[in-house]
Amino acid sequence: MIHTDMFAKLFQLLDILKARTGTRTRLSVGVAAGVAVLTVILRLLTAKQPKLITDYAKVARKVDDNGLEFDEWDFIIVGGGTAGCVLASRLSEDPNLRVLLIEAGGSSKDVMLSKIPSAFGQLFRSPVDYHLYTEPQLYAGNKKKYWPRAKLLGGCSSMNAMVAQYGAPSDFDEWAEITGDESWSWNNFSKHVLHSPYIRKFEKYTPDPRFPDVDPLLRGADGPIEIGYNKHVWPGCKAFVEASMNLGIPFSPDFCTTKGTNGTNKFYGALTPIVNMAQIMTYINSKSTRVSTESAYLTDEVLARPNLKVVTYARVTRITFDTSTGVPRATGVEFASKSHKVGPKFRARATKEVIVSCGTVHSPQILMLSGIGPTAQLLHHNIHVVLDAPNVGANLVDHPAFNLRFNQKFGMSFNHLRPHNLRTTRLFIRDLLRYQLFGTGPIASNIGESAAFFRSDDPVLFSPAEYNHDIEDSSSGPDAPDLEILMCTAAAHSHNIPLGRDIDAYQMFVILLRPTSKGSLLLKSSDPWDHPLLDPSYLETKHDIDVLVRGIRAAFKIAHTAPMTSITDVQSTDPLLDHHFSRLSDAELADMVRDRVETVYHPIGTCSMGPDGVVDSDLRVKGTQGLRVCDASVFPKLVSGHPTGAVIATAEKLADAIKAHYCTK
Ligand SMILES: Cc1cc2nc3c(=O)[nH]c(=O)nc-3n(C[C@H](O)[C@H](O)[C@H](O)COP(=O)(O)OP(=O)(O)OC[C@H]3O[C@@H](n4cnc5c(N)ncnc54)[C@H](O)[C@@H]3O)c2cc1C
Repeated sequence: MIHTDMFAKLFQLLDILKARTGTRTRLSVGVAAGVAVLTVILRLLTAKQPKLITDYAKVARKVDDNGLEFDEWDFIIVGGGTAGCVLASRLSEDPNLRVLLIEAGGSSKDVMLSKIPSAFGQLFRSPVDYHLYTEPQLYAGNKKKYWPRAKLLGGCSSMNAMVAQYGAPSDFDEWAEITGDESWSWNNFSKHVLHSPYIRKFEKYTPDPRFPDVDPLLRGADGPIEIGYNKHVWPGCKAFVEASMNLGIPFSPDFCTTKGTNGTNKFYGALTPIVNMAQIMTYINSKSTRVSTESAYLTDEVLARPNLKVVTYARVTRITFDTSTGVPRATGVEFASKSHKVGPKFRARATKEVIVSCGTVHSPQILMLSGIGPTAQLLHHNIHVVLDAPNVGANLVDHPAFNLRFNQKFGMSFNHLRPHNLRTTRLFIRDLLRYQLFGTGPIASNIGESAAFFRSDDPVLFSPAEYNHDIEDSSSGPDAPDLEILMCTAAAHSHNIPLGRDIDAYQMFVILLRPTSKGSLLLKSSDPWDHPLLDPSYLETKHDIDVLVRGIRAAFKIAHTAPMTSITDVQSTDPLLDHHFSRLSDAELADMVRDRVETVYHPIGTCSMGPDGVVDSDLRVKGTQGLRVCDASVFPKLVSGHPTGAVIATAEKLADAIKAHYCTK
């Protein structure tokens, strides 16, 4: 066995070599490549294993250990995903609260592809993905749609596209109206540090000289989640922002302030001529690696707390209840190793609360498996009914998206990140080196580098003379968008499936931010290892088709407006691409949308807050005691943007409320 000192020395040597590579430009590519590969291998070999528990007997008792004994915790958090890691970290700040976090997957810190911004698509259909499919979508070509969901600490924050934009202020005002609880309004939930700082509380924004128009005072500075700009800028993304502005979409220096989200971002060429940037903010650190809620909130220091235990590779199979008083009270959970479907089960007791944070897909599943759900459905699966909760699994809403693909002129897309010949392999190695040594280059990109948010009734984009039929306004307010176009550095058939080796294309994701179609989630069986049945009912309403068609028209215009005209190969007739879309009627485009619509990965709502919802505005499961849900499933409505920020802020808010309630210090 090699001594760890030896590793340390090798690292020192590599660092010296790396420093030299930085100054001596003629260092041979072969040596540098070797250094990079060796660094990666050694980092993996010597990565400190965090203090995660897989010997479950250390925190719980076997269910069949004859007795009624349990290991006791104040709080058991089920699901160490985006919200779960925040809760575990914040609650265990109080040394008097004993916290157990149980996660079905392992640490994302061991998964190299999770850390690299451009590599998130490589995690799709991998062992760290639940690999879900929807039911056939009746209004979308009757196709099953693939839904990636991460089985990792940090959950989907360890696998997502890292876009740090949180939705429009009026989205949260709408939550406050639905719940009748002003604490969810933008001013109270998200605003400036001096007020109620749940969004600003988690942020650590370091001002970036490339983006002088971002006001750091409007962003959080001391939170655990680093946000900032990727070091790479693809010229097409810069051109996209300029073209959007030329079309009349106003420039916005920062999508995440009280001023709202409408506009296009981030480009300083027109405003500050010295700097040319075209990027959105992401969850990224100074080393160009992903910031997940695991990396930010479950640091070694946090994991060393004696009052926090984190169990991995363990799937919670049900919540246990005491029903003796008439109101079911959550008493703990049962869980099993992910690979031991028929193996031993363990049981842990929660003296204060069980908090379910398994995400939009698995939180309602766990509630139903535990007897909390629509009675008829539970009885159908022979599950003992603890509480009739008809809305568990209802209100499943997702952002549908259409990827519009164009050939680009200069062979400068990210196609080479999937090397398939000598040329692309050479480029790939070059970029691997740039990333490994300097944190720059295409590998440091999150692929969706710039964006435009706008409304489908914007008269500048859609002149009333040309677009003369009204579409229902589903936005959360007059200043909120219902469409987003995310400009991507490479095109795909769908998700991570490439279009074709020799196609050098880019794509614009046209995202319907405020769908009116609503679906549901049902249990497939009483087996916790079975995936539930997912039906987001994509495109059920005419509204959703109409808005997406308008979005496609806008994207097409951007692609054909200067300076995008210097990037888009307008002559292309490749049948795999969409250059012919201008010749299609609205009805033909609608057929295209039905055929090709996909998720942009933002399902919410299956345990929603609100009068008709599953949880109250304190996230307590109605009709129970000691049981809450905290994750994207509690959103009563979709934010008109990207949900991770709202999930993290929701967990921050709940942690504060719980600590105040049980105040033990
Ligand atoms: C590919 C992709 C790209 C995305 N891109 C963006 C983006 O760029 N920006 C953005 O803001 N949002 C993005 N999102 C959405 C965002 O990441 C999610 O909305 C958010 O992370 C959801 O957080 P959550 O806490 O609700 O659930 P999750 O983060 O999914 O956490 C749920 C956790 O529960 C665990 N779990 C489930 N069942 C059990 C069980 N029975 N026992 C124990 N543990 C269990 C899971 O393993 C998981 O770790 C993206 C999502 C995906 C998948």
